[in-house]
Amino acid sequence: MRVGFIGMGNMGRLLVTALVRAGALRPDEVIIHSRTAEKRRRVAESLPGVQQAYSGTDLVRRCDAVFLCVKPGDTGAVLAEIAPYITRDHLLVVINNTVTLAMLEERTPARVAKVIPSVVQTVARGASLLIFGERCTHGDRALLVRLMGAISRPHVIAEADVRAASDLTSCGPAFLSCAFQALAEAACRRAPGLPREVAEAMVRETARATCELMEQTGYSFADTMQRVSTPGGVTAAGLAAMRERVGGLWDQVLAATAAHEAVKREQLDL
Ligand SMILES: NC(=O)C1=CN([C@@H]2O[C@H](COP(=O)(O)OP(=O)(O)OC[C@H]3O[C@@H](n4cnc5c(N)ncnc54)[C@H](OP(=O)(O)O)[C@@H]3O)[C@@H](O)[C@H]2O)C=CC1
Ligand SMILES: O=C(O)[C@@H]1CCC=N1
Repeated sequence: MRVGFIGMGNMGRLLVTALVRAGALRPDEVIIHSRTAEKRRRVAESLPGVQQAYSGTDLVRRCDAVFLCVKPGDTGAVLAEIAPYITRDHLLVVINNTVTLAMLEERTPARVAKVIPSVVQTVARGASLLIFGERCTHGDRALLVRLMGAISRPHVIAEADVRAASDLTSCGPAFLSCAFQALAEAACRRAPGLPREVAEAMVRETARATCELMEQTGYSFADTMQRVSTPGGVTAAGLAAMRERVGGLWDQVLAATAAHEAVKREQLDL
């Protein structure tokens, strides 16, 4: 089995590094290509045994499975290069939601799938999303579940649900960081003696411990809010202020990502 990765930017580099470090792929099973030679060279040097391909077509000819780790807008150019060399013996994996499985199935005879990773897989944690096209075999499904299972908790979902689910898992680290940062900043405005980095560390520690508490006890979000809210206490007052805004806020955030994705999909040169 040879697995190729085209695009050694943030996500391509992260996936290759995490999969090899987790032992999910042996270095000699991995072939990488990126537009800028220096980038693929740097990744290959950091992972001895990983091979470089000197073009997309070189990679496709040498691989059984190919991950397209380029931005949606670059997918057209990559496909224009590699599509003539893709056969039904290839598993083609896209890692964004803008490019649909139907687009790939129309343009290639490959078995196609979608894997939505997350930056938290840098530390081999967090959720990933898996979506399988109809041509995928049991072997393809098992392969992707095994690979992503080594560095994340994979969730197999329907393509129609990916945008919203990926707001939770792949945009999620950014959205949560934005909310956490705002919480720490609000505390610093009220407590001038509290250094910003201390406030941010307090939020991080509390977030990590809250998740661990829920994992270990089985508490839901509602249970956790109830446990913290002493009747007549301050948490309930704070939650009442939050509830006025927070539901609508997240609806707006998810509407914004969906609208942006729809525009980008229209603009795809595929
Ligand atoms: N960032 C995140 O947290 C997540 C990102 N994704 C998805 O991952 C994908 C990649 O994102 P990200 O890694 O952040 O983007 P980057 O811009 O960091 O990386 C994209 C890479 O694609 C390479 N590339 C572009 N065109 C070609 C080509 N024709 N041939 C070979 N390589 C090419 C570029 O190569 P070079 O630099 O060598 O010129 C670049 O390094 C996107 O589709 C994104 O939606 C999915 C989940 C989470
Ligand atoms: O911001 C983006 O478009 C990518 C996809 C999900 C996370 N990062």
